[in-house]
Amino acid sequence: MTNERRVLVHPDKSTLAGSVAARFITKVLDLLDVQQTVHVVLTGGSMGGAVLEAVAESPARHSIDWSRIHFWWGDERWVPAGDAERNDVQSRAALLDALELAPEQVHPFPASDSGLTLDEAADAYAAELARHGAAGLGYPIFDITFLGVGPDGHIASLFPHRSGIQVIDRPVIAVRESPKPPPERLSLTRPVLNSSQRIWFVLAGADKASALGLALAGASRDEVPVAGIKGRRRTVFFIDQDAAAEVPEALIAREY
Ligand SMILES: O=C(O)[C@H](O)[C@@H](O)[C@H](O)[C@H](O)COP(=O)(O)O
Repeated sequence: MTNERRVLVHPDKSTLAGSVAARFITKVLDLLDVQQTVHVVLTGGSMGGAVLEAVAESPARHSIDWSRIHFWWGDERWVPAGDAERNDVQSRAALLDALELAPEQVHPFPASDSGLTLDEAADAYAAELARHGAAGLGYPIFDITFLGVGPDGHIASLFPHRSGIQVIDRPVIAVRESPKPPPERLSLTRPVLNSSQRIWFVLAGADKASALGLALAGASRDEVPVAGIKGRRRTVFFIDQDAAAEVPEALIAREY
């Protein structure tokens, strides 16, 4: 198995969502054969939700013992609990509500009406990660980490030319004055994301083509944060044709 980045191109968004959902179900089943618990990091954004909806619609999802899966998020918008802007609310509506999960399996970031300040919320999520931490680490080993990519190359809430992508001394940061609304957010940091066994980027649309092309051509993580993210075993970019416009042809594998 190589740890090279792979780019898998699909004809359109709906084929992309369906294909990633099918791979996710297969991978989770494989993992559950060899380990007791699977930790998954979910993402906000349009394709993150589309993949979860496709999982929900797949009959194959009934073959998974969901009681052995833990769900985390890569970032969260600092808005009240239940707000439709929250990534966890979107993920629950798309899939989690259909799975009858125990509360201990679902690890949302604190909400802005939790009584915590933004900094306290970052610390609280770090403590939650530590409660489930792998030996010697302050966080679990994530088996599959989904990430969307913004048109500026941001991932989670780590934005270009901001300090967040450089932070390596904490697992979680408070983000203020985010270029993408809402301005206040919480985000996992690069070392935590990069400790994931598999990073699965899912992105679609022509507005993502330039950032993706830059990242794969060797731009810096400061310029395009996605360039700084790599899983331990696998890093796959699941993309549509439109997002592939500036990817070097040699890196592309077509899924059709
Ligand atoms: O809170 C958020 O907004 C996200 O977590 C963010 O990192 C998102 O994944 C990308 O911006 C891609 O979003 P789209 O897929 O909607 O373009």
